[in-house]
Amino acid sequence: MAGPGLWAVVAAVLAVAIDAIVRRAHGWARESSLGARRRARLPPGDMGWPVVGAMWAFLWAFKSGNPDSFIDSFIRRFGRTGVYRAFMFSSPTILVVNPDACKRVLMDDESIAEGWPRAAVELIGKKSFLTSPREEHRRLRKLTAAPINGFDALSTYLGFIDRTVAETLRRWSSEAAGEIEFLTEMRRMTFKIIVQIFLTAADDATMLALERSYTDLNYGVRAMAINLPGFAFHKALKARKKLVSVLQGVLNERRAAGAKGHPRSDTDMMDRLIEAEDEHGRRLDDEEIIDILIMYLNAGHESSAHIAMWATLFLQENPEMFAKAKAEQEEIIRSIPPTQKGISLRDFRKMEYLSQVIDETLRFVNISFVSFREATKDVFVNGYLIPKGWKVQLWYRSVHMDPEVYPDPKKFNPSRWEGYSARAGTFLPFGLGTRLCPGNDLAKLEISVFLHHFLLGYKLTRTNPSCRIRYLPHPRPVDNCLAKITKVSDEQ
Ligand code: HEM
Repeated sequence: MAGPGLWAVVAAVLAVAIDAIVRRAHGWARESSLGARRRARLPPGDMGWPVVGAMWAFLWAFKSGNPDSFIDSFIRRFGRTGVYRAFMFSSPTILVVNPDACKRVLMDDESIAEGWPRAAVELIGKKSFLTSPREEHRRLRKLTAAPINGFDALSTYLGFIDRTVAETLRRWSSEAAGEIEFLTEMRRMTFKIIVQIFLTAADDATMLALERSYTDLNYGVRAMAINLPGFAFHKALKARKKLVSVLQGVLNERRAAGAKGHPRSDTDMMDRLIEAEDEHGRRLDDEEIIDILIMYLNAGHESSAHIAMWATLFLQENPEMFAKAKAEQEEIIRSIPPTQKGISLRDFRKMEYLSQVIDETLRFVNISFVSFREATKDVFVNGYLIPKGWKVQLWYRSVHMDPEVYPDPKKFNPSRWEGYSARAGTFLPFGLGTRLCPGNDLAKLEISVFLHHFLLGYKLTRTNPSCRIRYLPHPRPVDNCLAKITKVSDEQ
């Protein structure tokens, strides 16, 4: 009679055999239509099991606190080819993980279009930039990016950002505030700024309701599109409904005021979108305007808040960096002529070390760790085929954590940016090409203004300094950085 040991061996062999058969069958089902010649040119990798593909490995890596282990496992198994194939978010997908390959894909608008997963498209909106055709994207981008970027636009917003930051820090450090969730509060602050730019003033209750809905929305954006109670996507769809209804209310008021001939004195982004006409005189409908606003209000506060929080933490945890950054701020304050009122955009451009701290935070934290595209034609990258119709994921995180690009990548080291200008494709916190983040300068300005005030007058004491980090949807301490903000000196 066979003992339990033998049965265990038989079961293990069977499991391995079944696993191999299922993987092969799934690979065949997904790839056979390419034909033998094209299949032979695919990058290394496999389709894994049906339905889940590489999703379990991806989620496991991110949820177990070692996000880099996901792409590392491809490099270990298949070598440093820079591109791999996998099955993710229900689609055959090419993972692009090194600088040259990322640059090649990001600059090729002829063969590569955007290709966000279904969850993101449904939540951010089918009429936002996420799916708009190339020409429409170019037109709407031009219309919406100009008013938030460039010297003149940023100068207009600087005063409001500066006042908001100064007032917020005073409030956080008051006796009454006590301990705060630093990240949650930071999100509220960056949200207030982006709402001001896009919708002018909204009352506090509207703002709070909108911001809360965004938190739920974001959990769904990078999740699987499973619309069942208990799943992130289900909750996120409800949040989107709320956002649509609030924005529709504001839009109705604007249209009604316009119809009565009451033009508004301050033009904001909503007014601009209402007025916009294409070359055939066509205007945007409500759905388009709302989807564009949902996208901008989301993109415009979430990442900036996380980066501002992490930069503050890194500075606070590294006293020598803090001292160096503070000395630079004091020097700049001393150099401001007495006739100048407040700090100017030119002063921010002089903050070299602070800029290095922010760049290193962007590299190290990888708030947008991956971006999504789709091949519209067969295209070759690093000598491998990306077949037409396949999804493409650009792994910005892997580029920033590549030891061949950034020596000792897991060390937070702002000085690595001193006198260094990154080769194209090696620094992608804001992406590259036609989809480059249109809010990059605004984000850096907001973060700089915050750090400027913080360095000059405050300190942060965390309640749980070694709190665990959660990496999805964005890296953050699980306690949302519970902390006390204390005023240590009057700003100069
Ligand atoms: C630290 C802050 C920020 C980071 C790290 C960041 C990162 C990014 C990245 C990586 C992309 C490109 C995604 C791709 O490759 O497809 C992007 C796109 C975008 N970002 Fe940002 N962003 C930040 C702040 C902002 C702000 C403040 C705004 C708005 C004012 C904004 C609005 C957008 C929009 C609308 C897009 C889509 C652009 C398009 O598809 O044409 N972002 N962002």
